[in-house]
Amino acid sequence: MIDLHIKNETSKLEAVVLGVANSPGSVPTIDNAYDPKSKEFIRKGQYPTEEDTVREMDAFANILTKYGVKVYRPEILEDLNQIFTRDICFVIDNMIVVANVLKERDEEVHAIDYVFDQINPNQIIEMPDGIRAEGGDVMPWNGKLFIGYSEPEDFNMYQVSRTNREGVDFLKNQFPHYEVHAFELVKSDDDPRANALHLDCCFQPIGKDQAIIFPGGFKNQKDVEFLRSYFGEENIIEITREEMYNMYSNVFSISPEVIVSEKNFTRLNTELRKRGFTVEEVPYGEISKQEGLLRCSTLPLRRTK
Ligand SMILES: NC(=O)NCCC[C@H](N)C(=O)O
Repeated sequence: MIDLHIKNETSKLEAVVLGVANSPGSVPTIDNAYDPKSKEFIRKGQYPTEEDTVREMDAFANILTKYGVKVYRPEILEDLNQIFTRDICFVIDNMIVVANVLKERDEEVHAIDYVFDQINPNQIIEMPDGIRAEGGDVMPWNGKLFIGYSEPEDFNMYQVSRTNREGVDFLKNQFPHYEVHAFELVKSDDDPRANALHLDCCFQPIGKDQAIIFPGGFKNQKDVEFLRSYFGEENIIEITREEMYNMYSNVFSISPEVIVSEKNFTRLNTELRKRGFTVEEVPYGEISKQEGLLRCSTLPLRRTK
């Protein structure tokens, strides 16, 4: 049986599901793509190939294994993009929530049925119909639960709005001991520089008490002010719009000390090292063209207690 335990984003990682890039099917049409950055690279004729994305995920898997993490991979389903495992489920405490995701992505979860078979059924929560939340929007942080979401005027308008008010309320009810902080995100189906696809595309806690943040990803600046005062100005690495577009906030913590990052994130990697972090660099530039990066590719099951 698999023990589940997630209280935050950074405690030492013990077990994780890492997506797979094999057999993604043909290049999507613009109409079949569901995020603006994929659309941009489809238009340019530069959508990433299976060969390149598999190579990038192998490099990431090698780092996780090097740190002794138990890595599960989804079964490969034919003609399906399965890189971004983060969104299909998420673990809070010792419970795994099966997310209600965008309908274009609802097949992905079946590829980890073999993982569910090793989890106590009492620890599995299914979300009722109409309640929507994707794992990229959900972050437990030592008693606080940060959630990115959209109110109806945006949720009903944008394909990139993936968590609704009902999703926030559902998580509040399921995890009543958490202090929930829900942040409305800025959305665009057409402009990847004006879109925070998930909370982890504009914000992520790192270390023990620090965070990476792109303030422009938050619809309400009072939320940015709350995060600034909660973490403290000196504990925040603020990134630019261009850096958000490159997915700087979507690095991945193996522990409070070790962060996996993209090899071309020069400014961020230098800043992280200056702050004492060990930075493990991987090539992930092709996968970033699908508007997701390292955190998006992982579904952490257990971090140390
Ligand atoms: N947590 C994340 O931000 N996941 C990235 C998902 C990217 C994928 N192209 C999507 O639009 O769902």
